[in-house]
Amino acid sequence: MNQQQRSIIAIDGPAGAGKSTLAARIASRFNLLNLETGAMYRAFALKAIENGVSPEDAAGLEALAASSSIRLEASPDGNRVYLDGVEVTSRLRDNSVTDAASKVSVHPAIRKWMVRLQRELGENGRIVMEGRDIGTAVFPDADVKIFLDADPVVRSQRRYEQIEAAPAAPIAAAESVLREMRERDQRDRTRALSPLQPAADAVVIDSTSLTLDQVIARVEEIIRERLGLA
Ligand SMILES: Nc1ncnc2c1ncn2[C@@H]1O[C@H](COP(=O)(O)OP(=O)(O)O)[C@@H](O)[C@H]1O
Ligand SMILES: Nc1ccn([C@@H]2O[C@H](COP(=O)(O)OP(=O)(O)O)[C@@H](O)[C@H]2O)c(=O)n1
Repeated sequence: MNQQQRSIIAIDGPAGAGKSTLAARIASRFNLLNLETGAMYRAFALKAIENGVSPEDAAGLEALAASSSIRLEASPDGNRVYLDGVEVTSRLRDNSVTDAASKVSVHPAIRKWMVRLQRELGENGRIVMEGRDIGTAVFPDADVKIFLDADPVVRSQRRYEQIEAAPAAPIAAAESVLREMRERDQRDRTRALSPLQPAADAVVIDSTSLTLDQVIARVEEIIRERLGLA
């Protein structure tokens, strides 16, 4: 691949489909910058929690956004996330943050602000950007668009196992992981601005019965074809 060429790979899909894992592997394979947009919504949700702003309070959130700075920095073990200059990476997967991120991301003003930030981050780069609306709203002209999906029960089982495997794993019940994931899916799919759906020109991959390695191989092949690699 030409090192100077702008290359944008968009990976979208619902929670637990495998987007982050796929994006990290693709970024490392093709030497691209990996940008996780969910981490940005999570950082803003953390700020709302810390400032006592309800995730339902659209005007309060908009005012908070105006005085917030969110920055992603790539590192070998994933993105480091800075909120107002302070690293908050290790706090972003708390259950309260997960729930609030899903709620704050419904508001159109917050989405417009995030989309602007995400475009600035990726505009001239060689990037993999992963989220819910990258191919439809952030970079509708992305070079490759992947929409990664899977059955909700399988996605929630994957998320449950991921939580269990984490060091200092919080106590989680499989049923509550499934219930919360369904609620977040519903919010993602029914919000007014950029509801979760594949872009018309996205390649949709259902990973329900594919291994991670099969998904990665398929996406590598698509990238090689589209970007002219042998
Ligand atoms: N095709 C797959 N088969 C089995 N497990 C998978 C597959 N894809 C991802 N996983 C696992 O599922 C979990 C959730 O994946 P993740 O990449 O965090 O999803 P997302 O970013 O879409 O929320 C991770 O533990 C990951 O290793
Ligand atoms: N581009 C994006 C990325 C995330 N989000 C929201 O931000 C929340 C956190 O995203 P995430 O990708 O970190 O969540 P998981 O899929 O990893 O559980 C999700 O519940 C989405 O609703 C969004 O609205 N748009």
